[in-house]
Amino acid sequence: MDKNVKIIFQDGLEIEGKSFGAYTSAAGEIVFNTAMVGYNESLTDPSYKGQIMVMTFPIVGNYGVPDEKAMINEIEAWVESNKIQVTGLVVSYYSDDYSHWNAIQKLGDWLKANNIPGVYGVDTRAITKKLREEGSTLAKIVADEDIEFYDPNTDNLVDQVSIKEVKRYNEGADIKIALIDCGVKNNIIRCFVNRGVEVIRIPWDYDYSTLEFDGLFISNGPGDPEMCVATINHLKQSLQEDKPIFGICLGNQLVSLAAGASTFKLKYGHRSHNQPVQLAGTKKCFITSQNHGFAVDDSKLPAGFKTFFSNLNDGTCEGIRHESKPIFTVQFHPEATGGPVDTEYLFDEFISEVKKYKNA
Ligand SMILES: NC(=O)CC[C@H](N)C(=O)O
Repeated sequence: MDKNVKIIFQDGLEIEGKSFGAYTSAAGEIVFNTAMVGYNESLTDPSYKGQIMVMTFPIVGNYGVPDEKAMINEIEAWVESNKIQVTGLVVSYYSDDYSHWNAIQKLGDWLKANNIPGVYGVDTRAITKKLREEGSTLAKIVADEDIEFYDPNTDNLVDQVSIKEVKRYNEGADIKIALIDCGVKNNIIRCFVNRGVEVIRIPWDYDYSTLEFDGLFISNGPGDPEMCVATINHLKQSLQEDKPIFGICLGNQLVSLAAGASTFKLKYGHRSHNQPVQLAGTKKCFITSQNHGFAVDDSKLPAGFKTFFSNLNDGTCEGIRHESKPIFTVQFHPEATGGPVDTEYLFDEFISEVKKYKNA
C-alpha cells in the first residue's frame, strides 16, 4: 500500500493523496497543465523548474518513460533536457502498468531515481478550479517531514538550468545561430539542427559581442524574466544592430524588456497544448503549445514594435515584432514537443531572414 502524503497550500488548505515516485517533501509554485499527453516532455522542460505540476488529464503514466539517455545528434532523443525539472508531480490516477514502443521504465521509478515526489489519488480538477479562481500560489508536498514554502520566482532559476560552457551543434554549417540558453528545450535545438544550421549554444549571461554568428535566438526558461538582467543588457545592444533576432517564451519576454516594454505575472498562466493565438492584422488562428506564468504588456509597446500574435482566450500578448527590422518573438512554443506543430514555420521564416542578412 502506498504511503499517504499531503499537499499543503499557502492558504492552509490540505489535501491528502498517495505517494508515488520519491517519498520526500518538496515546495514550490503549484501550477496546472491541461495537456492530454506529453508528461515526459513537460517534466523535463527547464521552464518548469521550481514548480509543482498538476496534470488535469486523469490518467498519467500509462505510456511509461522512454530512455532519457538515448542521444541523437548529441541531443537527448526523447526528452527536453537531461533531467526531470519539476519540483513535484500531482495526478489523479497514476498508471503503473505502461505500454509504449519506446518505454523502458515506469513513471514512478523515473521520479524516484530523480528524487522527485509524485502524488496520486487527488482531485486534480478541483485543484485547478481553485488556482483558476484564486490565482497561482505556493504549495508543498509533505511526506516524511514538514518544510517551508518556497517561492521560485524570487531566485535566478535561469542560472541554474542554463548550460555552463559554449556548445556547438552541426559545427561548420554555413549559417550560424547563436542560441542564448536560458533553459532551452531540446526540440528548439532539434528544429535548428534539422534545418541544417550551426547552433552555438551559449550560457544565459555570456558576452557574445565578439562571437561570429548570423542570427540570434533567445530560448524559453524558468522564473521571472526580470531576473535575467545580464541577458536583457546584452539584448539592448543587439537590438541596436541589424542581425535577425527570434525569441521563444522567456526569449519573447527578455527581448520585450530589452526593448523597453514591461512584463507582469498572469493570474494562473497558460500551460496546455490547445492555446489559440491570432496573427495580428489577419484572421489566421493557430493552436499552440504553451507553458508560461508571465506575459508582456503590449498596451504600451516601445516605438518600432507591434503585437505579433494575441491569445484568443484572454487577449494577452503572444509575441512582438519589429516594424522594419527582422526581429520577432513569440510567447508560445512553435517547436512544440509536446503539442501541435502549427507554428513551426516560424523557424523557416527566421532562417530565411538570417540568409537574407548574410547574403546582403
Ligand atoms: N516557457 C517559458 O519560457 C516560460 C517563461 C517564464 N518563465 C514564464 O513563466 O512566463
